[in-house]
Amino acid sequence: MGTVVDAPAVVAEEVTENMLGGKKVTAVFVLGGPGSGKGTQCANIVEHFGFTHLSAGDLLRAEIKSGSENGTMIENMIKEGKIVPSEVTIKLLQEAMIKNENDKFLIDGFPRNEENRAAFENVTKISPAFVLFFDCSEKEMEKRLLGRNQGRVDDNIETIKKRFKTFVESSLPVIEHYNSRDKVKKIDAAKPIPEVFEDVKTIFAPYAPKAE
Ligand SMILES: Nc1ncnc2c1ncn2[C@@H]1O[C@H](COP(=O)(O)OP(=O)(O)OP(=O)(O)O)[C@@H](O)[C@H]1O
Ligand SMILES: Nc1ccn([C@@H]2O[C@H](COP(=O)(O)O)[C@@H](O)[C@H]2O)c(=O)n1
Ligand SMILES: [Mg+2]
Repeated sequence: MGTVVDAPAVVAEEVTENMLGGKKVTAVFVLGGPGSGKGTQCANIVEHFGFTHLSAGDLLRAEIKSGSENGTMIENMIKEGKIVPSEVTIKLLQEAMIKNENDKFLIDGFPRNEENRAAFENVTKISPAFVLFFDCSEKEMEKRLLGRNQGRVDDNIETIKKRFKTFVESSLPVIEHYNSRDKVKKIDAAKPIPEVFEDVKTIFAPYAPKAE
């Protein structure tokens, strides 16, 4: 009985065509703790594999700067290491994907919790090709964040501790969700940047631009 009920949902997930604004898109979710190196490696992937990088955190910070009515709420959430309501972040991601001519996207720092994950799937009907997970110890991530020097309001020890807690409590379960569906490709992100990228390159080899 359970099998009969469950089967259609599984089939639907497998055959999903990721259509958005009239184009078929490939989306890779890039996840990992704060300071694990998501943004750094996304920049390398963009250069070598022609993806467009959409960082949910960057989009939220741009929204604050734009003077949006949600700006104060977003800034407060970021300072507290909390996750902004999905409707806000999904709207920003969806607009960015539609506006961009590319059809291959790295979605960095999203989905950050179960609400993000379920709402994105419901609204966009997009499921990720895979989830790239940068695995790194808190000790190493803390060192990196305190040395980042980009003037971020959340790169202070008090907020960093809160971000780690949010990651463990809310984001790791999302990675578990995809892991149980064999969608997670885990990378040892504690290694030096070029070595991490060697591992990333192996994963992205199927997406290498064709030689002319
Ligand atoms: N493998 C690495 N080894 C040492 N330092 C690194 C490594 N990867 C990134 N860094 C440095 O660590 C800092 C954080 O990296 P990055 O901004 O890419 O992390 P992130 O995962 O995007 O963090 P956040 O979630 O806070 O946006 C940067 O200063 C970056 O130069
Ligand atoms: N899906 C998301 C992503 C991010 N946030 C908020 O932005 C902060 C910074 O994100 P980074 O990926 O740049 O580290 C994060 O701590 C959250 O406060 C979010 O709410 N939802
Ligand atoms: Mg980042």
